[in-house]
Amino acid sequence: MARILILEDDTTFAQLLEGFLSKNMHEITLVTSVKQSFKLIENQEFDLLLLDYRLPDGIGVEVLAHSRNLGLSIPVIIMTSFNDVRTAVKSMQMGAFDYITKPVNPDELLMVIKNSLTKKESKNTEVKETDADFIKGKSAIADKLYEHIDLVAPTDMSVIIQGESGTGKEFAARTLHQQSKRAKRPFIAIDCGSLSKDLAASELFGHVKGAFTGALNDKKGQFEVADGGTLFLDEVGNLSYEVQIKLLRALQERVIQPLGSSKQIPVNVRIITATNDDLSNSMQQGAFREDLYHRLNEFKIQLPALRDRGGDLELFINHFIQLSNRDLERNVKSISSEAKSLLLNYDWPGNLRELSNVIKRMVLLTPGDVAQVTALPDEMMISVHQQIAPGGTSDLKAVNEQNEKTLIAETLIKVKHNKSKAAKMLNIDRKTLYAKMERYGIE
Ligand SMILES: Nc1ncnc2c1ncn2[C@@H]1O[C@H](COP(=O)(O)OP(=O)(O)OP(=O)(O)O)[C@@H](O)[C@H]1O
Repeated sequence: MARILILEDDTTFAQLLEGFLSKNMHEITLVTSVKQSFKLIENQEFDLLLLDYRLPDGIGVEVLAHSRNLGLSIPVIIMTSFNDVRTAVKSMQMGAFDYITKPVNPDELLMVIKNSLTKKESKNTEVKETDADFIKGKSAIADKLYEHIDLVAPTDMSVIIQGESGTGKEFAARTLHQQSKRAKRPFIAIDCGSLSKDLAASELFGHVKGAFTGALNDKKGQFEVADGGTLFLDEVGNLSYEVQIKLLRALQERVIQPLGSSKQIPVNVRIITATNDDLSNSMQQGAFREDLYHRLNEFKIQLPALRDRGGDLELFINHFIQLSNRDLERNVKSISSEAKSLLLNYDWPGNLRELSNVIKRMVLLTPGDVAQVTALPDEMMISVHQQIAPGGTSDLKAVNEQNEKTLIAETLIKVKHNKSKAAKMLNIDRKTLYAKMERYGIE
């Protein structure tokens, strides 16, 4: 059982969620505004925040940011319409655990909740390396990537891994560790995006009892825990200036000093960092220290976006189908050509993470052995058609049909699939709407 705060302004949907999750033994608190959520997380304890993305008085991500400022590391799941996926992807950079697209599929929701609660338990502890869930890809760009990884892994150089959200930066960091001389020592991953300023220093360097309000016991810092091994700092650009100074000192002098202590503890740690944005820009703007940047950037690895990986996309699709079949006890053997074309033409702003989520959902919604396009989010189709349409063809009829299809699909989403409302908005009668939906294969 988990204590879950749900922030959702659509009260009917919120009550549905509440009923469903209560039945699954969770304790639910419902709120409809960002302001109310602020108050609640300041005064009550929750195990999970389930936040709608768009709200009348703000966006769910503000609650995520507020929880981090309060020093809380509760997992956060953002609920979003597919049109907002790009923005939801950004919320992952701010420390959201995951996002789920509406309309929410109940089994998918339970799966994401379960994952986020178990991840919380194992957060920042030594990660068990399991290779079976990962593949490398066979494109030229993947070959180059692994050539670089193989080259730098055995050295003790500090590495910056740069890449869009969800491109597999943590996996790359773990591979570097596994191929290094430190492989038998700990690999510790720290998500700097989810740590407040105060927490970050104590998490990295530890503290002694009484060092600050709330420091009830001595706590070992992760530098000490990772001694002899590798420390992976994800979203390193989020560290405050003061913590950056402490980090630089730890790297230069190879000693750390827990908060509130005068003791110097020697440490031997290899640092791998990851960032979504170009740290050299943050450096030029003064948000990231130049000396630290150069100390961290002894070698840079650029992770390619999924859309740039050519034939790897298909390999990853098949790989994630196999994993989802195993995890969800399904038996999907192939995908219809329409579904495949959609998967191959979409631009995947959330990269491997988004692909893995979309495939998991597709497999979940496929009881038989062939996955159909109906198991993919409607909005993915809209997004692909919007990409392809401009300037793609000079066939006026095809363009008109495409526009009509997109408009119908978008309107249906807007009115939550209420056909009467959609027909009214489109200024056609219901019968015509049904006929067009059938013609265009819109569910
Ligand atoms: N080579 C791979 N093979 C299979 N799955 C992968 C691979 N690399 C990453 N993934 C999957 O993609 C998802 C995102 O990976 P990861 O967390 O490493 O990305 P990231 O770039 O660190 O993300 P973020 O920028 O949000 O921190 C995870 O679910 C991971 O399991």
